[in-house]
Amino acid sequence: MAGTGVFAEIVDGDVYLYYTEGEWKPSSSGKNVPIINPTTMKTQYKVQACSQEEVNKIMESSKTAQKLWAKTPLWKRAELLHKAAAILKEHKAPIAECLVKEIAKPAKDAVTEVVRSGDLISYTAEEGVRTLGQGKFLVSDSFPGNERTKYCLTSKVPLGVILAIPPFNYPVNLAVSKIAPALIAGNSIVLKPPTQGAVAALHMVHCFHLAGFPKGLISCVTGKGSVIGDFLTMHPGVNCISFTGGDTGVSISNKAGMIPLQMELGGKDACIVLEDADLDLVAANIVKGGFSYSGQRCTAVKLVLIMESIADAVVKKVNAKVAKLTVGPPEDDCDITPVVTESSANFIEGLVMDAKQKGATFCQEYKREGNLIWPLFLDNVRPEMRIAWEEPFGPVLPVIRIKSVEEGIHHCNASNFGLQGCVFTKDIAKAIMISDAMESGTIQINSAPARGPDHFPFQGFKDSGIGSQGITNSIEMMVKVKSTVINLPSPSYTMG
Ligand SMILES: NC(=O)C1=CN([C@@H]2O[C@H](COP(=O)(O)OP(=O)(O)OC[C@H]3O[C@@H](n4cnc5c(N)ncnc54)[C@H](OP(=O)(O)O)[C@@H]3O)[C@@H](O)[C@H]2O)C=CC1
Ligand SMILES: O=C(O)[C@H](O)COP(=O)(O)O
Repeated sequence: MAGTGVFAEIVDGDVYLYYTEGEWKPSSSGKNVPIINPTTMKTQYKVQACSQEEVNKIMESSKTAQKLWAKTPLWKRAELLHKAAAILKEHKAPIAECLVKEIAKPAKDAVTEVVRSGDLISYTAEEGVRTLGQGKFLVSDSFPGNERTKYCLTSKVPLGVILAIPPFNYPVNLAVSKIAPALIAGNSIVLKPPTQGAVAALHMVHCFHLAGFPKGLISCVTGKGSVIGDFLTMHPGVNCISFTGGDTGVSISNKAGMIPLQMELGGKDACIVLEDADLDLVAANIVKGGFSYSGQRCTAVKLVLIMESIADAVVKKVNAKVAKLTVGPPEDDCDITPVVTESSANFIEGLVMDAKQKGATFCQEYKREGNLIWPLFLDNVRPEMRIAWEEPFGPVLPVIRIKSVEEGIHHCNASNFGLQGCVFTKDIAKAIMISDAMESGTIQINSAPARGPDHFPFQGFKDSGIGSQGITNSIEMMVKVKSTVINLPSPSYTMG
């Protein structure tokens, strides 16, 4: 059970503690932040509202701990990460319980998130040992005018203190996807978890604590992003920010100083369906891609663009599947569960009402109880409707009927987002042409968008992000290249 057994020390009474210098502490602010259960709409947990002074102290201890960690052998760093992964998986049940209560993630998916996170940590440890164990050796005489008098040795060195800010929808997985690469690369980490999902993240951090990482290397600051966020992201002690979330990422980018940024932001992932597609495959992917975790995935299918001639058939198949989705509490492992907050539900409702007023065809009746919104497929959506462009982050999926592939590509490229997209056709050559034309970070051919497997590159174009994630790319992003040049008194050629 959450907050009991090995996790008993992370909570004091009914308020969870924050993590600093290897210890769980209450904030001197004396204030806490309630976490509202999306299903009951009542306070489920409370976390500390950390103060600016506490952040200052954390930044200092992070810096000190990082200097020592950078001198820890790679194999040793990897060993500790493997240990943390095993502990995390061992305690998947209480962590999954938090995900169910804090973010209404269906019970099975909650367990999957924790197990996937353990696997991600282990893979990162392996990958880091390989990639960081190699550098480059260059000789000077390949550049005009030079003799071979200079040997250049390059290696990868840590950036320093990494600030990790994940979103509510994967508070464990999108936290470890930042923490593990940072640590294997010799950095320290300051985690600011999302408020909804903070308690799951605190449990995850305790697994790293139990694995025996040095004091101060990992810190976890809780508090509302709107209160503590700017202070954290603009803190001079931060050497890199890895952020996943919404528009907040754009304002962080505008304010951050000269430090590397990794940003994974929103998306309006489109699904283009051509006439020759396997329509059963299409329907299965639209429903899974559009409605899993109630559409609260950045990679969810958020717009379907179907060629007019097959649109009726696809809509019919999708509706038949939507009718079978179970709707209810996450504890019952329903397909559709309450969305994360009331304001999120209100936002989604606003998009639905706008579409209704402007004449979209409702394939199902719109139904909402509290934060629970029944799945809704909206046909005959037109570009003047907000839902054609905005991201509902909920179980509402619009369809635009198109007359040509070019019309579909044009719509995708007119979006300010460019995270992922997908195209369904049996003509692979055509699919590749469409992929090339779409201005998005990843295009899936004959499958719905997805981030995983977690070692694949994952990136957004335009307002969907900066840089690339995925295990290997994240490790590379969290190091800088250092060169040492050996200057020889006379040219030296091997086997001359
Ligand atoms: N591309 C991707 O990989 C993903 C993108 N997203 C996008 O994120 C959005 C939904 O997620 P959501 O969690 O609500 O996103 P938000 O951008 O609201 O929050 C993300 C994180 O930022 C924190 N935060 C809020 N304000 C600030 C601030 N001023 N400075 C620093 N940090 C801050 C939040 O903390 P707090 O919770 O305390 O407010 C949270 O930890 C959607 O738009 C979705 O598309 C989501 C998942 C993945
Ligand atoms: O934040 C998100 O929503 C994820 O990065 C998407 O991950 P998924 O494709 O594995 O659900």
